[in-house]
Amino acid sequence: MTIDFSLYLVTGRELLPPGKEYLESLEEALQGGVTVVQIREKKSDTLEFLEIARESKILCEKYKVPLIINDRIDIALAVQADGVHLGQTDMPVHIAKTLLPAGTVIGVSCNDPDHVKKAIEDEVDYIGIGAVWGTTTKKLTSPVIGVRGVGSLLQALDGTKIKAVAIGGINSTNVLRTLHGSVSTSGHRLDGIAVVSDIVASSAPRSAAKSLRYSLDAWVHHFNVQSRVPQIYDVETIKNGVVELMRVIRDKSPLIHQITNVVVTNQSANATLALGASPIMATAPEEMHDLSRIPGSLLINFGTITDKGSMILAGQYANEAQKPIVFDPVGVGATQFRKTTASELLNAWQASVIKGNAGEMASLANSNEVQAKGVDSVGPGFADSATFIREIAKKERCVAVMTGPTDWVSDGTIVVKLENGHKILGDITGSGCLVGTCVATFCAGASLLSAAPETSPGPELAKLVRGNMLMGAVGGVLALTVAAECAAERSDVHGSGTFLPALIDELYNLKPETLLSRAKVQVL
Ligand SMILES: Cc1ncc(COP(=O)(O)OP(=O)(O)O)c(N)n1
Ligand SMILES: Cc1nc(C(=O)O)sc1CCOP(=O)(O)O
Ligand SMILES: [Mg+2]
Repeated sequence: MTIDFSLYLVTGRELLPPGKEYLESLEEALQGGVTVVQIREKKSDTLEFLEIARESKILCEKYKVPLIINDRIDIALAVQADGVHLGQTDMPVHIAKTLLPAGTVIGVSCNDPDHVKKAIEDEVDYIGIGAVWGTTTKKLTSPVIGVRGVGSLLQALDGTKIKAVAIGGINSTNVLRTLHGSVSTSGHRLDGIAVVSDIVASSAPRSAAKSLRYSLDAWVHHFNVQSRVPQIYDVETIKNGVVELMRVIRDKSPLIHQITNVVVTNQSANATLALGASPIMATAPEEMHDLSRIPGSLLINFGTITDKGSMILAGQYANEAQKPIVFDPVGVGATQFRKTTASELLNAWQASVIKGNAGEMASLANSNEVQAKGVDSVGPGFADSATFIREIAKKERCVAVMTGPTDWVSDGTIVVKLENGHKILGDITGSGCLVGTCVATFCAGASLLSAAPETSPGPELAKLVRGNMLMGAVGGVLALTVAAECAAERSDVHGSGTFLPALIDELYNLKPETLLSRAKVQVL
């Protein structure tokens, strides 16, 4: 039996709103586009469960939707259900198979790689991966795995025909994040989402189902469209693209919303102004939505994590508004709290660019090759930085920037190696944070170029740079590091105290010809 797992309803009579009959709600959900129904009765006696299953089967047959029974093999046999769903503490699959007719669909719950490995050995038909988000519908016995955790479990299914649905706290506000964020490095995607309360607890289950259906259909289309024509990058094109971004930034002065740390707020705002953009360092949750609707970009720098709620909100609104998000997980390797917070943020929204030093990026990738000490990276760095930066970009499904004596940028396919800068950058506080600010500014330029009139020199260049976060990241790194070289060479710079104002000056006075002549760029 070929099943469409895309919108998998799991019932829960205890959640029905007052006055909503079970069968009425189920039929509305089926009319709204539910494609699989699982009867989950955790508190019913056998006879009641049997009656519910029988009545549900009649409805599901009317809408030609398969019926799955949760936990209970006997009930499934009694109503000739299409399948059963078994958890890690339910009847083992190999025993269930001896009791069920051949061809019965069998699904199992998975929330760690060993579960998936066993499901493959047992040759199940699908797995339910959860819980992705927090939920009160079921008492969880394992930590929430988050959307990025789903992707790593999906990867284990590569090469099998086993389908996968995500479950746990999925609703219309996070369904797109769930679908987009749950893709594995290898590109393995979910086959659907399983939902209880977003539909069952609704007084309008048909529209609740339709809303989820709409997002699912939009998502499938997104994946089915012809993937972007592979970009051809050469050094001159990259440099000219960065110059084009410098023009757009000064022309459009995008709003760069920066939730950043108290140490660098002032210098980050001044660097933004120096580039020609408009900074706002707002942190109140009440203003996150309004700010997300103003063209520009968002920088989340969690050097001092005091506004986590605003960081989550701002990122979710920026995703909705399709605005670039640059994430700077400052000192992410320093404490478990920072690692957990970074994971929470990246589960909540999709970053466009993640930027960090080698120690921070190693921590995000759970690599021990490079150690972090506080906010600094210690040791010689990665033996193969190009491969590392490409892989973390693929894993996080965004552009990755790794700063250091050499700066590395990748979109998961190409790698750009940048060798500008000056060691005095290490003598001022927040030079890495300034890179994040410049990257966010150039990413805003790239996003605005898509709205800019076709005045750009060479439509081919505009087509490459338009909405291109790799170009934004390279531009931001180059602007800061080339300006740093110019500042360090000035006769009025005698140490870190005179270097910082000179750096802002050089950003302010950065000319295309300076960047074109100085930029040391390699495309790998
Ligand atoms: C699609 C889907 N995924 C997971 C579950 C959870 O099943 P289980 O772990 O057996 O827990 P209970 O649902 O029995 O409480 C599911 N039911 N459906
Ligand atoms: C039934 C179930 N199984 C889960 C798992 O993680 O295996 S979470 C869950 C409840 C999902 O309900 P809601 O959509 O209301 O959050
Ligand atoms: Mg169970």
